[in-house]
Amino acid sequence: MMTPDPGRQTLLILGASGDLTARLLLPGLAALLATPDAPDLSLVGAGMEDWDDQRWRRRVHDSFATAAGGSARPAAVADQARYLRADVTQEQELRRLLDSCPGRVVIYFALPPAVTVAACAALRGAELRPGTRLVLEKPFGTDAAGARALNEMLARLVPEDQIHRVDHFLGKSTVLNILGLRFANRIFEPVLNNAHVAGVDIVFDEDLALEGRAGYYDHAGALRDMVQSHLLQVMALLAMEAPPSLDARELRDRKAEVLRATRLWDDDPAVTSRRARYTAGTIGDRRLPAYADEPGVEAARQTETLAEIVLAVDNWRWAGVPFRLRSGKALAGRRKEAVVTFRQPPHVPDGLRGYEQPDRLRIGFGPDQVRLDVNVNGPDDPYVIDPVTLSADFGPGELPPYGEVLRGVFDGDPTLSVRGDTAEQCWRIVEPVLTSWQGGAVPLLEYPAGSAGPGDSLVS
Ligand SMILES: NC(=O)C1=CN([C@@H]2O[C@H](COP(=O)(O)OP(=O)(O)OC[C@H]3O[C@@H](n4cnc5c(N)ncnc54)[C@H](OP(=O)(O)O)[C@@H]3O)[C@@H](O)[C@H]2O)C=CC1
Ligand SMILES: O=C1O[C@H](COP(=O)(O)O)[C@@H](O)[C@H](O)[C@H]1O
Repeated sequence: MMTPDPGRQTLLILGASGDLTARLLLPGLAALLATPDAPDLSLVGAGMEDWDDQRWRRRVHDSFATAAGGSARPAAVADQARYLRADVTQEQELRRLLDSCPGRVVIYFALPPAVTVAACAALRGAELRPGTRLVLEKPFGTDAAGARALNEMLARLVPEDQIHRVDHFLGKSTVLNILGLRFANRIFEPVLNNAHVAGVDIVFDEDLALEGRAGYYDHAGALRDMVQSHLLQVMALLAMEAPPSLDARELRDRKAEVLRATRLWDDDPAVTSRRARYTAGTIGDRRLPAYADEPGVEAARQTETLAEIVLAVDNWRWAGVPFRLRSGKALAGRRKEAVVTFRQPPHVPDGLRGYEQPDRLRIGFGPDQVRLDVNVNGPDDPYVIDPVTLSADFGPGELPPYGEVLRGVFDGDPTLSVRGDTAEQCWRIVEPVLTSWQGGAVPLLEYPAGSAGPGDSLVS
């Protein structure tokens, strides 16, 4: 077995021709490579497409161009990138790939979840070099049992600290800024509890539709694609107790703790979950077909493109406060934010008129900003309440989300990756909903693409 040169790493991307690789992973890598402390890296792409090095290098250059700035380093890595055609579910082909990778190997599974599982199973026969890191995309498995089995399989391959379960929302600067907002001042944290909060909404409405991703998305749907993964991670950061440090163990322990306390509100999916699918419509100047008519979609699978669930957190801080999570595709507008809605003040003094809407703290995930809608006296009649909005921009952060998570991977820092037990907890939380939807207990509603989604949303 080759002993890795500790300074040299190869990023081996399985699924090199895919959407994730082109649109997010390679631009994130370019941004990271353009930083002064970038790792010494070789890049190898692998996939089923009959590409050669030149074709792959063009793909890498194109994707890098969207993010590399003026730095020469990403271009140098792209010039040396190599491509190997391989079915990554075959042990022999994986061996061939690994043999061609110099130094420490970081294997990135940019693959549909079921192919990732098959590739991990095949890796059991291919001897992994010491220090090999495995990077897995969300959704991690396709259900709780699958996630557990995948965790067991991975544990036989490498130690847990060499497994990075990527959730790129954890690399979004605003998501990380939740930590500073909550724990670096005395303003918000004292009121983030059931004495003061009426409810929390975490919403990720996209105007993007399927975008040619039927091969993956039609097997996933909005609940698995967004809610079970990204939105639960955001919720964990919003609801967890204060960690003593941002050390990986402390942070991940706090997230795991609050997710263990989380369950479906009233334990009744028929009342506290909703699913829907878009029909034909128009977004801006784009005419979209119905989801069911998109190429590659099997309509009978009844995959939802919009999901909503309401959760309860069974602990002292949050008992009685609903957490409403929603994500949908092909919607009229983008709404990407977490909103904390506060209870009414215990008593607004008689004579102060016009309290109409509650105070709200809004954390925007694009644009990256924080806003506080707060009731105060108005500019005119001082006895009439007028809400004002205090706002601040967070800015986009030093690196894009994939640059941030890749930095953690290359540095061997698991802070921004999802721990195995947490991945299983996230499935446990949504499992009653999946079961109920499969059994047909919750109707699949419809909404025209370009609309606000079906009426009577569970979120506010
Ligand atoms: N796209 C996105 O916006 C995001 C995606 N993700 C995650 O990334 C993962 C991949 O998604 P995405 O890139 O969209 O999916 P795609 O379908 O676009 O890409 C999957 C890639 O895997 C390749 N592949 C499939 N089977 C094999 C095989 N047996 N051997 C080798 N290569 C294979 C495909 O090649 P071929 O096409 O030739 O079959 C394709 O290049 C998913 O888990 C998704 O959740 C996460 C965040 C965002
Ligand atoms: O993981 C995913 O995220 C994107 C949304 O994230 P963004 O950072 O690109 O806004 C979503 O469109 C996609 O369906 C999902 O797989």
